[in-house]
Amino acid sequence: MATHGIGVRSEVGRLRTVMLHRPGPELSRLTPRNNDALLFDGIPWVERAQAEHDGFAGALRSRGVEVLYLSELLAQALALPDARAQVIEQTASDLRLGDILRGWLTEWLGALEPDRLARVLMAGLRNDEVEAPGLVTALLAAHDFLIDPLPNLLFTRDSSVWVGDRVMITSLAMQARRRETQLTELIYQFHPRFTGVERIHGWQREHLEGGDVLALCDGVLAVGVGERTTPAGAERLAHTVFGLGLAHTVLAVPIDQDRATMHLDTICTMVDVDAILMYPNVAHRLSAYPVRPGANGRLWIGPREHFLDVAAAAMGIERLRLIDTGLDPVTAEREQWDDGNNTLCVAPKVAIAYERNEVTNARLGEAGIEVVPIAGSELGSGRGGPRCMSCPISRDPL
Ligand SMILES: NC(=O)NCCC[C@H](N)C(=O)O
Repeated sequence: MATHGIGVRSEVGRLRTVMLHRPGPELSRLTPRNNDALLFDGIPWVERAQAEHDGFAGALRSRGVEVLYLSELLAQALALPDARAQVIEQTASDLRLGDILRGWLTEWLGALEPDRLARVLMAGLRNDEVEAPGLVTALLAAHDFLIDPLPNLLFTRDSSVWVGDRVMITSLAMQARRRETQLTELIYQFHPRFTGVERIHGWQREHLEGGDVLALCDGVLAVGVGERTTPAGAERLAHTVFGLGLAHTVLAVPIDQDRATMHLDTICTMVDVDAILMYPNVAHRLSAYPVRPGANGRLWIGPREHFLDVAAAAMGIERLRLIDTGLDPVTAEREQWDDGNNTLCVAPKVAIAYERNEVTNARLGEAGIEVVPIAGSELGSGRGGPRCMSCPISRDPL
């Protein structure tokens, strides 16, 4: 595909193309024993989660958005021998396997059709699903995984992020998610749709997750620094985007190191060119360090100031309007937990949001934002809303 029109320079420009992942068999791997390690707060009802996700995709399509599915892009990319060889080598390199199992798995995976290979890479592989030789498989329990499942693929936001017309492959902080970027990297590297797109690397060590990166406007990125993105990840981001001329300011935003606020987009999302929806319990204290290119390739780092002020100054607007989500701190806390602040704009003033967050959505309506409600009772058990579940690939410039 020609790369014309591809790329993302804001949170709110009309959304043209987005990558989603319809949850599949990887969700059926969740049990009460592994759900914490796999970063889910419960055991989702898979069919209902799929129906809810279809509702999300339907809402996007009804607004003229092209929906690409990660699983389809992956299977299509895996038709190429080089792509297969790369991902099989990466998957088999897991030190827990040992040489005998590694050799066996390499051959076994190599014989799978692209669709089936994609499915195994996403859903993982249990010891009792194959008859693999060696001491390792003998000692492992029947239900242990030889290849871990990736239930958080649902949250396509985190494993890659577009900055302008380039795509960054991120570096996920949690063990349960690390392998996701092997799959997103493979898609962007091999799928013909992305031929010619420049990939940004350099995240192999410093953690940076897409949910922490907000494009406040063309040239201004905010990056949350907390449970997932490290200070070094934020520094690397700033150096990289300045070096490539993709931004003139990065706002480094310290956030609490909590599960409830794992990413910046769990506490705030843009809903208009000059409006941001924000969890009121943090709104008064959210601050940021403005970072700009400095002399001799160094970074200029300004004083820490209130987020809304420093963001408006960087964006060159008088005021960044705050829409907060309820005066009652308990209601606000409940709805923040259920991803009330995690909205996805399909255009300025038009945001997809979980229907269950009624107070938050009413606030948005009062502020002139059209809310496109979607169901998310099962999807939400992974702790992520419409923004987390989407990776915009193309938005119109503002
Ligand atoms: N951007 C986001 O906030 N993504 C949500 C990720 C949820 C996932 N269960 C995780 O813990 O990483």
